[in-house]
Amino acid sequence: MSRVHIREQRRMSRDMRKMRRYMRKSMRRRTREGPRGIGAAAGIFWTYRSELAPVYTMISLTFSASVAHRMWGTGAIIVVALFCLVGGSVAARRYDRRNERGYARVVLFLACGWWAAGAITGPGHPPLPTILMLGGACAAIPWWAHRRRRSRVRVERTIRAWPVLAEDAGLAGSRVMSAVVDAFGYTARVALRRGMSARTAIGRSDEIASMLGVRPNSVRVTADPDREDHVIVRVTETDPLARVAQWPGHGDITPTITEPVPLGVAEDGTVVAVSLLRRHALIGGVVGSGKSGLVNAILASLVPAADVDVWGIDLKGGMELGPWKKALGKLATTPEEAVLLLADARDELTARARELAARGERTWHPTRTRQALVILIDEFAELPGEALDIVDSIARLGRAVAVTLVIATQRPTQEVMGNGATRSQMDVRVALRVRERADTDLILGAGAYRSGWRTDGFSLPGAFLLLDPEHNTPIPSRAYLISDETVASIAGKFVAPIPLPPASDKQHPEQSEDPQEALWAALVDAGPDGVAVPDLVTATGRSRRWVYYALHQLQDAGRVATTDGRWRAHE
Ligand SMILES: Nc1ncnc2c1ncn2[C@@H]1O[C@H](COP(=O)(O)OP(=O)(O)OP(=O)(O)O)[C@@H](O)[C@H]1O
Repeated sequence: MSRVHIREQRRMSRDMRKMRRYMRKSMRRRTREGPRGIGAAAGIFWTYRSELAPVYTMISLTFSASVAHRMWGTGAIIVVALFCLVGGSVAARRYDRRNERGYARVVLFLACGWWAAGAITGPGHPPLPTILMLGGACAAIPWWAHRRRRSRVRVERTIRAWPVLAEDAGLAGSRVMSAVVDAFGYTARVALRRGMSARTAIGRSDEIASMLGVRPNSVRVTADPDREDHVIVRVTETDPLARVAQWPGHGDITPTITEPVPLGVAEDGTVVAVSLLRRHALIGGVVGSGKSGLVNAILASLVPAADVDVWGIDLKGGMELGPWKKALGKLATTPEEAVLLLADARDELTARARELAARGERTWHPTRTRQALVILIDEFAELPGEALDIVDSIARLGRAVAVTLVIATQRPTQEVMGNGATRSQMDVRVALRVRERADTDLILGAGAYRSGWRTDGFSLPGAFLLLDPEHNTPIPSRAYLISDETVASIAGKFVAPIPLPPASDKQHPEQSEDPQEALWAALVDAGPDGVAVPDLVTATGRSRRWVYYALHQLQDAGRVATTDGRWRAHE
């Protein structure tokens, strides 16, 4: 939890304590001799203290200036005013937003100035009363209009009314323990009546939304991992996911499979990222829910990573993965090609397992020369039966050798997933919009819907819930949207390297179409003097970037060396 949240939570808890104390006192006062009218008026002044704060400030300034005018000399007044100015200005640092800090400091400066003038000349001395009224009104407008303040006040009142309202939602006896307000809504920890289970409260989220008078589907209730009689209630007042999350690009980060892949933005504004190294992923959602968009977000991060080779199966005839073709190690667009690709993946897996055994190692650690392999399968349901057995064995054995499956499908039923253990091997689950409640359980696992993992209410494409070892609470998020131009630009920039020629191959083919072979031949022909990159560009017919990429691959494999900008093949 951020420092801002902690501070906000402390402030809310403090206000709630004060409110309870005040209510107890006022109850006691009412039951004793105190006149009812005064108690009621005090209650109103307390309830609307936030809205009336500018008025209270003006009254306190006038009163304290009048007392100081009678009791203190000019020197003491100026010292006190300066002291308040400096102290208040330091205290204003606690506001995390620049405009809030600025507002607090301007108001403080004006208030201290007015107070010092009022204390020296007397607060009733013209034109001080007029200045106070006009200045107070101007300073009050931003205060009254401030969205975060209004939202905090609304939450406080909701919390105060909770014990009464909760009865209508079938949660009688529950109370709010703490609440945190953020830019999009608030999160409250609610203690349930003894004997009531978290599951009962989770099932009442629609009733709570009705009780609070908020939008449908804007209340999410989840279990508190520490206590069965507590739940976390999240109320989203403005939907942060309504805006399309544009893909932010790679920034300064060098993509690698060893780091989590950013998928999109969560409702609290944080980036949602998922680790795909040694983990298989299942993405599910109805037609148009944004499965392919999510696959694009994954590809945009994996394709530029030097330590991973990405293969794709797109049984929509290449409609979705076609634009990535150049950047993919292999792409299958028909059921027959898919079976061949999966068979190659299984051979690769077996070869890696043998290599690990020969080295006496248990885990494949991806590098530029020993890459991880990620196989993306869009429209998994279209795979032919013979492919399912191979998928099953890759799902079971792929982790240790860094061969990962990312599967996208509409409904991952047992029939679609085959009779093997493929679904149970999926460590990362991403649920997009589903039509029926039971489909959430199909994607995320049995019991997910009853535990608050609900995506049947999602209406926007790309909205998802992520369940993996690092994400165990249902936080609605929206996938990054990647434009076709961005896909084309990434795929064009990070062309998949052509497999290296075997180590023994030193023959210069007479007429080679293969640029990798032409590169190797040019390096071998150059002998010990080596060859410059422009000559290699001519020999291969490829770009300078491609030549450098291929040369660095060969260098990593110990097959070439460079001196003074000239490259030569090792004997
Ligand atoms: N993250 C997103 N943000 C905004 N719009 C999106 C997002 N993802 C997808 N969309 C939009 O939703 C539409 C459908 O998306 P997409 O093709 O990814 O869905 P799908 O689940 O793969 O559908 P199908 O099952 O037909 O393949 C697209 O036109 C796209 O513009």
